[in-house]
Amino acid sequence: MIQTLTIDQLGHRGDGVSLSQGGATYVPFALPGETVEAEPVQGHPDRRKLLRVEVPSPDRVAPFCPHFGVCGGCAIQHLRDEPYRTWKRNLVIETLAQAGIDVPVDPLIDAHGAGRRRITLHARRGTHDILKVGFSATASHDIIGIDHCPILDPGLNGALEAAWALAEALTPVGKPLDIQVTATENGLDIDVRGSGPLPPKMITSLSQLAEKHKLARLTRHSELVLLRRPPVVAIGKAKVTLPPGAFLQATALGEQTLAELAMAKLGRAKQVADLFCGVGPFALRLAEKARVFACDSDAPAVTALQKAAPATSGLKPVKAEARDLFRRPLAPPELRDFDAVLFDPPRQGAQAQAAQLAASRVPLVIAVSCNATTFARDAKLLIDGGYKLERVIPVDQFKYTPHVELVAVFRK
Ligand SMILES: C[S@@+](CC[C@H](N)C(=O)[O-])C[C@H]1O[C@@H](n2cnc3c(N)ncnc32)[C@H](O)[C@@H]1O
Repeated sequence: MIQTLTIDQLGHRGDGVSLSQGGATYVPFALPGETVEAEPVQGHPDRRKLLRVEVPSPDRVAPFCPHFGVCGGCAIQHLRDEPYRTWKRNLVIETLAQAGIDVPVDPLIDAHGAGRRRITLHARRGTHDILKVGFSATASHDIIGIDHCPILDPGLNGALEAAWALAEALTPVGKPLDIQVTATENGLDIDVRGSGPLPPKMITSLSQLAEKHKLARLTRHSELVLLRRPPVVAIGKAKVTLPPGAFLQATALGEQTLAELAMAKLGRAKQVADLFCGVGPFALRLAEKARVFACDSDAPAVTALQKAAPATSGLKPVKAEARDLFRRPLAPPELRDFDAVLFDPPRQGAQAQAAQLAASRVPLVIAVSCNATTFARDAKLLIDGGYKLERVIPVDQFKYTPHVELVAVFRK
């Protein structure tokens, strides 16, 4: 049954929310103030599919991507920039308020820059054996085949063509693939996952494709297929050769913005711990001023950092350790000598490490987070341990999505 709904607010995922039915009804791609026609979605009693915007919002703009609305990569291209920025900042404010945390939240910093430099594409053969390579569809596991994505860094030029060619070669094996592509200084670095064991003939075909598409490197489940040139990224003054599938902040400007904010807050700290350090976007910049101890559970990332630091002139010593900080967080005696600690965990947050920090005497803690909910949980641990949360700065590197990063400053 088609319904007419008025939209009251924008939800946490960028969906329009109508409160007119007694509870919340979610209408993706509708905006506050709009009157829309929508129909039920099978299996989702609180969702509706937008059919027609009867009375549009003055804040509605035309999406710039032809795949928008079908491809699940972006949730919100149809809103003017200013209300978009307010909505995104409010995501942080509301999450902190719900957790009972009262703190000044700065204006949102736009860190989209030249665009995404790292993507994971999915590939599968569907009905009638038709191959699709692209991102997952909105709210489903279907794949939306794409040949162009306007939010990518120019360093990813050729990524989609290469992914289609690799998928074309591999999908006769019959399994869905994840194809992670990273832009590096020496070209595209691609890691393919999901293909299972491959016959030697297939490995030869993949090498030929890597040559043809001038990839820097092609790996399969992190195992080398072909290395043409080392996949190197610049981090501050350092050059880091990425391990296959390594974590990297989504945009170059995002990484630089988060690192510069952290550096500015760290001030004159001389001994700094960088926890959840990855390949070292913070450690390698911090080492220009301070002695750094860095930790991450990803051993190849730690090795990459260990190689890059001494090869960079002018850096103070960086000591790095592969360590699981969920199971074995740094305890107060290990934290004793640091003037400051920075932590930048995955989406699950850093609960165990935050509990140990709360019991420590480290005078300055900088948290970088990609998940406001787990950040709020960890922040409460620090606050209950005597830290004052001074400021939260939201950073938007996943533009057009509901994801938001933040940098937070705690002092004891
Ligand atoms: C959001 S990334 C940040 C990495 C790095 N700071 C950066 O900006 O590129 C989170 C990091 O946490 C690491 N990680 C995930 N689980 C971990 C654990 N249990 N212990 C230590 N590190 C972990 C990942 O390997 C990843 O490098």
